Amino acid sequence: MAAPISPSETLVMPVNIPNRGRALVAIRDIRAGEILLSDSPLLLYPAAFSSSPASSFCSLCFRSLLSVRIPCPSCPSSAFCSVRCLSTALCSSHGPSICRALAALPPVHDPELRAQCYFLLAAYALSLTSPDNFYLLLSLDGGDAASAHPEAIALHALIAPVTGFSLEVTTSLIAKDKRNAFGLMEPFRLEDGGERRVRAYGIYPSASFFNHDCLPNACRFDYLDRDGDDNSKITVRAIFDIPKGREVCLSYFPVNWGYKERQERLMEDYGFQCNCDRCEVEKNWKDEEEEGMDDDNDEVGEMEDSEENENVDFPHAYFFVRYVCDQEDCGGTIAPLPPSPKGTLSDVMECNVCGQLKKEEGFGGHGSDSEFGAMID
Ligand SMILES: C[S@@+](CC[C@H](N)C(=O)[O-])C[C@H]1O[C@@H](n2cnc3c(N)ncnc32)[C@H](O)[C@@H]1O
Repeated sequence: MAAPISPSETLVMPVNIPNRGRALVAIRDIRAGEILLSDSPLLLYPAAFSSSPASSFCSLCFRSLLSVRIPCPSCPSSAFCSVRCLSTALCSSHGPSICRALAALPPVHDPELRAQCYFLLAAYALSLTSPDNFYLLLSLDGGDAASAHPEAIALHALIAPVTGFSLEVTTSLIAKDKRNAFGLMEPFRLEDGGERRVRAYGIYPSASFFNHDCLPNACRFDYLDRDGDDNSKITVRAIFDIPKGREVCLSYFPVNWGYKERQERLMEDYGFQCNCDRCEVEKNWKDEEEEGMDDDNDEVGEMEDSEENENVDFPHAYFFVRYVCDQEDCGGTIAPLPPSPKGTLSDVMECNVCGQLKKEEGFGGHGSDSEFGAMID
């Protein structure tokens, strides 16, 4: 019988890997669906889709404001889902100086720039209320942020009168944000054509050590609208069995992106060229083959039918069939629900984008995925 599993255990530990920096590896054999890590944010800030940061979400925990909406007593732009969130916020992320700064923020029309203003204000609030956590934020990977580019200089001019940060600190913070922020998403709605908006961004101190792989062995779930105090926690679960000592990686974007798009994003935003097994195969593909990877997964079907091609041109076909959500326009990754407290594996798969739960025939309890792990490793 499998060992009992405690969901609060952290099943990964940090190590340094040449050319990959800090990474997280499995501290023991991990079963499919196990929670590897549950992490609370160092800070959260709103995605800037409207001019008001908190039009419909709690300004502290980012839960949807439905029946209860408690406005900030001194600024029009923030509201909270409970008295508890309001009082916590007034002593932390929404203290008097932040409240004044939000009210005085000049109109910033570019949504990306506006979100970065919110990030810098959240970082400033952290520096006032929790210097240790601020230093933790500064210790995250930010690449070589030696020279400030025009974007950072413009932001600095806007925010420095409030924060008092030097240009060097502003530049460094922006780089940390770019490389480490997790987008916390609005619920998936098919009527939006599968377009999911980011509601808020969060920096998670432990989860920020996960490196990227284009065929990840774990994926991240967030549940901003769930009840309780820990709705802004993220959890990372194993997609399939992972042997002790193996690096655990997430995909930094939907796994169904094509080779060029992935490489461009990884170079622009994360500063590295990906040489994972999937990229090594796909770099030799012609553009038409790339197009075949689009959402409807036709290519997957064709490749599956061909014994000859299987494991040669498309060794990751199995991943797409088994672990990419088949809901129209979704493209999320699916992982089993966590095992029961007694260690029994779940045969219910959950999508980390649309939230669909699906019973997987024959999924629970088998070990064939570690063979798959060996195939792609
Ligand atoms: C979120 S951080 C991950 C933790 C990071 N390695 C560290 O040392 O803190 C993202 C950064 O890790 C590095 N990284 C992530 N995945 C990588 C990979 N597959 N190969 C090389 N570097 C990677 C890149 O520098 C990237 O900007």
